[in-house]
Amino acid sequence: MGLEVDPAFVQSPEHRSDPTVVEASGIPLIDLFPLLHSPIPDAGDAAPPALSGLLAEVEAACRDWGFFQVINHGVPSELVERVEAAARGFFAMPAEEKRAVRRDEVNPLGYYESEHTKNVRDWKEVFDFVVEEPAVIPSPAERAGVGGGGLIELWNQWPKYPPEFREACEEYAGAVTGLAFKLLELIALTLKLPAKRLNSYFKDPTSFIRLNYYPPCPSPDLALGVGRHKDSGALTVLYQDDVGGLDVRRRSDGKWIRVKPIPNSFIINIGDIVQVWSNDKYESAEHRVSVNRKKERFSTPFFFNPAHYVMVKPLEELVDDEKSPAKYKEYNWGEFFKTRKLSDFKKLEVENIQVSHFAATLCH
Ligand SMILES: O=C(O)CCC(=O)C(=O)O
Ligand SMILES: [Fe+2]
Repeated sequence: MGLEVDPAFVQSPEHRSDPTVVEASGIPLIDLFPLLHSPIPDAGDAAPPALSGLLAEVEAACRDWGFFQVINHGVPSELVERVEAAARGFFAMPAEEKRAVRRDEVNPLGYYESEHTKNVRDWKEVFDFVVEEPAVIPSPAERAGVGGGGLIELWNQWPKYPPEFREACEEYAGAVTGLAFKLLELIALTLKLPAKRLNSYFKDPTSFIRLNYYPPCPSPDLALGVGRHKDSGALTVLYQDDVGGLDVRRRSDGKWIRVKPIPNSFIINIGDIVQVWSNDKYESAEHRVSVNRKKERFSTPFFFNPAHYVMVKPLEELVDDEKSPAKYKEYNWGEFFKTRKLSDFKKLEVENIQVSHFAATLCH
C-alpha cells in the first residue's frame, strides 16, 4: 500500500503518536478566582494570605509538570469565540487568498503551511502576528549564531477577509497579555522574588500569537500536527477547541498524556526561559500535537517572549556559587529566537537550537 501522506510529514517510528495515549491523568487544574479579588501586590509587599493556596498550587504545577490548565482567568469567553470564528473563516479561504499574506524569509509573520519541527513537516497551517508593533529581532540575514548586530522590525500583515479578523486578534492579544503578566508575577512570587521582578524583560516584547489549524489527516499514525518540542519563550498561554490532540510528556514516567479540553480554560506551559531563570527548579515540558482522521482542530498559543536584547541566564537571586551554581551559560534571546525561527521555516540538515546547548559544564 502506498503512503497516503508526503514523506516529508512522516515521523520516525519512535516519535509517532499511538491511539492508546491516555487523556488527562493528573494535569493540574488551577482556579485563578482568588486573583479576581486579591490583586498581586507591587514589589516589596508580601503576597496576601488569600493568595497563598494559589501560589502553592502554581509552584507544585511548575515543579512537577511544567504544564497546567487555568479557569477563572479573566479573559472574556466572547473574545476567545471571536478569534476562533475569525480563524475558521480565514483558514477556510482558498489557498491563493491565504498566500496573499504568506510569511517569507524576510517577514516571518502571516500565513504559513509548511512549518517544520525538528526537521519534519507539521500537519498544520498557521497564522502568526505580534502583539506589539513593531517587534524587533536580529536580522535573519545575519548567519545563525554569528549576529553582526543588524536588527529588523516586524510588522503584522492582516488578511482582508474575514473583515473582523484584525480587530478580534488585537483585542484578544491585549487580554491574553494581561493574563500572561499575572502568571509571570505568580511565578516570580513562587520563586520567592518580588512579584514584578521579571516584568521589565517584557518591555519591548517579541511575543506573538499563532492561530493553528490542523486539517483532518489521512495518516495520523505517521504524521503529527506539531512534532515533539519545548516552547522556547518564557510562558505559553494556549487556547484549544473541544477536539483534543495536545499531548504532554509526563515528567514522572515519560508517558504521553492527552490534555483534556476544558471549556473556558487556558493551558499554560512553562517555556525554556523560565526553566533557565529558575536554574532548573521549573522545567519546560515536552509536548506535541496528534492529528485526527476525521476532525479538524483549532488552537491559539500566545508565546510570551521578552525583548530581543535580554540576556537569559539563571537569576542571580537563585544562584549561589557553592550551593546552587548556575546550570546555564548566558545567551541572547534575540539570537536564539532567530535561529529557532529559521529552523522552523524549512528542513535543515542540522539539529535545531535548544537551551541544553547552553548548559554549563559543571565540574564537581
Ligand atoms: O495546538 C496545540 O495544542 C499546541 C501547539 C504548540 O505546541 C505550539 O504551537 O507550540
Ligand atoms: Fe508548543
